[in-house]
Amino acid sequence: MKQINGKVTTRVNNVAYSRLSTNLYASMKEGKEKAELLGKQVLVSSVIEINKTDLPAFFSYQEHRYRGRRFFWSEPGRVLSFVGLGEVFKLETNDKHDRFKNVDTAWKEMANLAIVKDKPSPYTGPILFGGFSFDPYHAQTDKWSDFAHTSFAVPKFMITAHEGRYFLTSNRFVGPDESSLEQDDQELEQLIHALPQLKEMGSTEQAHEPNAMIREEIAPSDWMSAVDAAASSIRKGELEKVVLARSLLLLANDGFRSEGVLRSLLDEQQNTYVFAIDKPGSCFIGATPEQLIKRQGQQLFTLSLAGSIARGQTSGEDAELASFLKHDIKNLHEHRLAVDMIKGAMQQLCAHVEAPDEPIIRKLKDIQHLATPIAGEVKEGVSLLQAVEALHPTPALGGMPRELALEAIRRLEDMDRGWYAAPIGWMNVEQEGEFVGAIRSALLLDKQAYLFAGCGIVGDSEPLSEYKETALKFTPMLKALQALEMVLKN
Ligand SMILES: C=C(O[C@@H]1C=C(C(=O)O)C=C[C@H]1O)C(=O)O
Repeated sequence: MKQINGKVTTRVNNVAYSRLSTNLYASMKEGKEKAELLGKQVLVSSVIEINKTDLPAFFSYQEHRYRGRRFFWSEPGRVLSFVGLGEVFKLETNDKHDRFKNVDTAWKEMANLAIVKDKPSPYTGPILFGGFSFDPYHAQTDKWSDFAHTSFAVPKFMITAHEGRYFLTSNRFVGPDESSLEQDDQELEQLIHALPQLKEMGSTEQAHEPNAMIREEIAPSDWMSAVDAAASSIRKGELEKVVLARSLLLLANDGFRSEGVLRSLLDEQQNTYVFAIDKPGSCFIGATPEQLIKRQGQQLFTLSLAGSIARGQTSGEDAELASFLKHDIKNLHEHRLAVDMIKGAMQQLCAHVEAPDEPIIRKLKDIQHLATPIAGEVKEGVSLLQAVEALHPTPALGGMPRELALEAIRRLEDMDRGWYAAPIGWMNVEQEGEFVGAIRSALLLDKQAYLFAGCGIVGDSEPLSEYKETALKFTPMLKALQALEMVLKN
């Protein structure tokens, strides 16, 4: 019986491989003609539907081969997920000027020429995935050296999981002088045959072997002094709000394993975007609730998130905390600053903007926030990356006014945020896509993990309670890295 099943699976895989490679070959032939005509490279792509597969295990598939060229993305509720392996195209620069516009122009040009066969959904075919650093004017430190200020890529292979269906996209670049168009692709064939076995390979993956040490990057008293300085400058009227962050360094005996961390975040942090951006020597990973902007058709969606409190131990206590948050003047003020700025930016980008008058409560596993969803119909000619540029950083992650807050962060924070709190996301050839602010995140460098957390400072912020709030915001990543117990013991 087992053998018959094996044969059936092999036959199904052979059929899948042959359909995908035939389509890819046809796209490549068409791409070569187009490339010859235009004198430039053309992106070609082919897609098939596949059986359900294990996404974190796919992320780890042939790690030695794809390490440093992988991404993972999963929306809240897990309705849409992407996992990409390899790179057929890369956009990477430390150029500070027009960084959003340059990516926008390059991707539009590439997407317009792309040839995609049998595209069953807008979430398949070539997808550009990546992001920007938080502040390109901040000097880069060693730990972030893998992450350029702008870095995007189109993967060679990508699985899309959307509403319970799974698709495999295979992308290639074809130039005018492409000499041989190989129809046989061993890498693709191997991958298709490996898909059904992926679950067993990955399911025992742990985040890392327990036993780790923790170190605060900035002494608590220094961080609290910075909060104090920020609050007093706000009271003097120099600015309205600034988000100050700090970082924790975890040192483990064995290397941190991104697949295990992803599994844990996917299980535990339902209401968040789970992401991983893998580079040769490091992996930036997290579970963020912070939607920056989504474009679907002509609609733009964003969520203003600012104002935080813990979850309760019981449902009664949880509701009491939520009710406190909804009426707390300091938190409402922090939230209002973010909503006003985001609404203003959305009104520039959209024809009609809708937002409720009162915030709702967004409950996450370990924390709850004040949240205001804002949506609008995008004006003709406005792109997703123009919206990212207009919004980043919002007062929820930077402050208000923006430039003064950025200066205060550079002066007071004493760390390199790198890609923490920065815009990361994806775009398809239809120019739809989504960007989030990469908070609740960690940078994994083999046996080291740098975790980041920040909070909005206003005039009446108290340093100790802000310190505790950042501690709460470290919780999801500490759990995923199996280090929470250790921190609590400290
Ligand atoms: C900056 C962070 O979170 C942001 C700050 C919040 C606040 O100050 O209340 C709430 C949600 C996020 O917008 C973080 O988690 O690192």
